[in-house]
Amino acid sequence: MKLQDSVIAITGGGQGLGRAMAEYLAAKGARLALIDLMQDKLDDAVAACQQAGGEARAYVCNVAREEDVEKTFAAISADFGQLNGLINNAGILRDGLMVKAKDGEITKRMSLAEWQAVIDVNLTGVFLCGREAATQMIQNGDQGAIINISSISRAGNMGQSNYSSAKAGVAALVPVWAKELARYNIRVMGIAPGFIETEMTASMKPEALEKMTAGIPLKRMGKPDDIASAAAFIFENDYVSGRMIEVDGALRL
Ligand SMILES: NC(=O)C1=CN([C@@H]2O[C@H](COP(=O)(O)OP(=O)(O)OC[C@H]3O[C@@H](n4cnc5c(N)ncnc54)[C@H](O)[C@@H]3O)[C@@H](O)[C@H]2O)C=CC1
Ligand SMILES: CC(C)c1ccc(C(=O)O)c(O)c1O
Repeated sequence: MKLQDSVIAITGGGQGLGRAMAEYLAAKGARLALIDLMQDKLDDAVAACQQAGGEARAYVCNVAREEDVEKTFAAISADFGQLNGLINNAGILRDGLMVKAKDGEITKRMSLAEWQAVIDVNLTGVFLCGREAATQMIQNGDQGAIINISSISRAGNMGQSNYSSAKAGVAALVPVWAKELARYNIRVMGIAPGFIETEMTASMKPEALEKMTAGIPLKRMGKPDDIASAAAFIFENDYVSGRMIEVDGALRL
């Protein structure tokens, strides 16, 4: 698939990796539909895509709400007249041990609300956006690709019962959807990033960053463009489908 003039929706496109991928793809001529919770973040991201030479529109939508997602993807299809891609990127963290004890006394437990919030956004949100994107693509007769952003945490990371479960779930959806959607000329891939430089990591103490980086075989954190170039490769290579690409500097949890 050529990126030039392709219409690609990105959830969580207002900041971080979502915005970085949007700017990267905009520079290659893609037309972006950016989905996020806050209008102001989206406005900045749209302006950055335009600055990069591409076209972009903003859609305020909570990916965990079925009605929002249905309306948003119908609007994207109507506004652009086509849909060729989706990056399921929106995600949240609510880390904590499932059960923590000191001297035999339980001191903390992951609440059902912490579990459910992450499952709702990181897993149900991916299902809803994938379903609605595929629906629009099939109805329009558009070929394209869906990319689920997972994480190396999908292998099981301490303190991330909720997050690891959701990220394993979105990775499991990749071969399922690849098999189901191949007949419509829609490919499905996943990317599992390792530690990537974002606003969050930029605010970490240098000692903590050094410790984190020391454990990565390539001895550096990933850059947002390392993820964006993997997404561009997936869109442009018409014979990749049903697989995960690990972009983690060889770090395995
Ligand atoms: N930053 C990293 O090192 C890594 C990130 N990832 C994954 O990459 C993705 C992006 O991560 P970052 O850019 O670091 O996160 P971030 O927190 O900087 O950005 C996430 C974006 O998603 C949006 N969002 C959150 N909940 C939403 C909802 N219900 N509906 C619509 N939008 C919503 C937020 O408003 C935000 O703009 C996430 O799925 C994350 O799990 C995976 C591995 C490593
Ligand atoms: C533990 C993994 C690599 C990780 C680290 C940081 C974030 C983040 O800041 O959003 C993640 O989403 C992760 O999956």
